[in-house]
Amino acid sequence: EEVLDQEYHLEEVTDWPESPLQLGQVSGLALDSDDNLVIFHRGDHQWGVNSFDNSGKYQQQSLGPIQQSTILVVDPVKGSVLKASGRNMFYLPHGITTDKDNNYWVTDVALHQVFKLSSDGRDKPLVVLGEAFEPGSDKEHFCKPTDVAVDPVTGNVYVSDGYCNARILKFSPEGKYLSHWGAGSSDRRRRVQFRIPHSLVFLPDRRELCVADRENGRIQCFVAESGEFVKEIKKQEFGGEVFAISYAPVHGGLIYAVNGESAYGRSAPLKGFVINYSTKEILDDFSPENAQEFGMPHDIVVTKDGRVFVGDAATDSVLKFSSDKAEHRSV
Ligand SMILES: O=C(N[C@@H](O)C(=O)O)c1ccccc1
Repeated sequence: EEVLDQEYHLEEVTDWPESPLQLGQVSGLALDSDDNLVIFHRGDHQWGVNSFDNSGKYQQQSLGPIQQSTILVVDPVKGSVLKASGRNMFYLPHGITTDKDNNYWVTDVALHQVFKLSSDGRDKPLVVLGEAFEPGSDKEHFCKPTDVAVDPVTGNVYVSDGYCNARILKFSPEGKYLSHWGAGSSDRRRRVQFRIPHSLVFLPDRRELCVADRENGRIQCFVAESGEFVKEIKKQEFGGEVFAISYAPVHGGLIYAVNGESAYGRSAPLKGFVINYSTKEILDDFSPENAQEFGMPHDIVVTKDGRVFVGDAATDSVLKFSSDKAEHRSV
C-alpha cells in the first residue's frame, strides 16, 4: 500500500466557512454518508463550573432546553448550512455520531442520556437510553455520557460513560444492554482504569473500538465484540490530555487526535495529530493558521478525501484542515 509521502502536511483552510456559522460551544462533530459535516453545539447554553452539583445533578434545568437548532448539517466545501434540527430537546450536548442509515446518535451530559434520532429533520427519538436528569452507573443510567460509536456491520452501539463514570457500555441496535468494560466490570486485567473516556471511534477495517481516555492522556483500543484490550497509544506530545480521536482506514490505518489542557494548565501546545495506527508514530501535527490558537479542541472528524474538521468548545468554532495545496488560498 502507498505510504504517506513526506510533503503531506495538514494546514488550515482559512477561507472556510465562506460565511460564519452561528455556533455556541461546539461539543461534537460527525459526518453523514455524503461526507457532509454534522455539528452538535450548545447554542446559548454553556457548561460552566456551576452547571452540576457534586453528585452530577444538572443545576440549570430551569433554563429549559436549548431553543436554537443544535444539530447543523454543513457543506464541507463551502460551509453553508444544508439542514438544521435539534431544537427544544437538549440541555448540554456532548457527543454525536451517525450510523450507516444516517441516523444521529447523540449524548447530553445534563440529561445523562443517549438518543438515536431520525435525520429527516423531525428529530424523532427512535431509541432513548438513560433516565432524564438522573445520573447513575447501572445498566439503565449513565453519568455525563460523552460519546457514541456504532458498528456498521452488527449495528451494536458503544457508549463512553463518562465524566463521572469510567466505563464503555455495549448495546444492541435496539438499545438492549449487552455488556460493559472498565470500572464496575469483572475484568481486572488492566490496572489503570479510564479517567473520563471522552471520545470513541469505531475502526471498520479492524473491528476495534478506540477510546480517548482523556485525563490519562492516552488512546486505548479494544476488540469491539469482546472489549478485549488491544493496544495503547500515549505520547509526550499529548501533554497529558487526549480530548478526541477519529480514524481513516487508509495508509494502513491513521488515527487522528486532538489534545487538551489539564485542570492544572497547559502542559503542551494544543494541536491535532496524525498517528500511524500500526507503528504508533506521529506522522504530522497541525494547528490553526496565523498564530491563531486552539481554545478547547473538543472533537475531530476526517472525510474520505482526507479533509479534517476540528470543533472547538472554547472558541465556538469549527476549523477545516487539508493537505491539498490546491485548497489553500494562494497568498
Ligand atoms: O470538561 C469540561 N467541559 C468540556 O469537556 C465540555 O464543555 O464538554 C468541564 C469540566 C468541568 C467544569 C466545566 C467544564
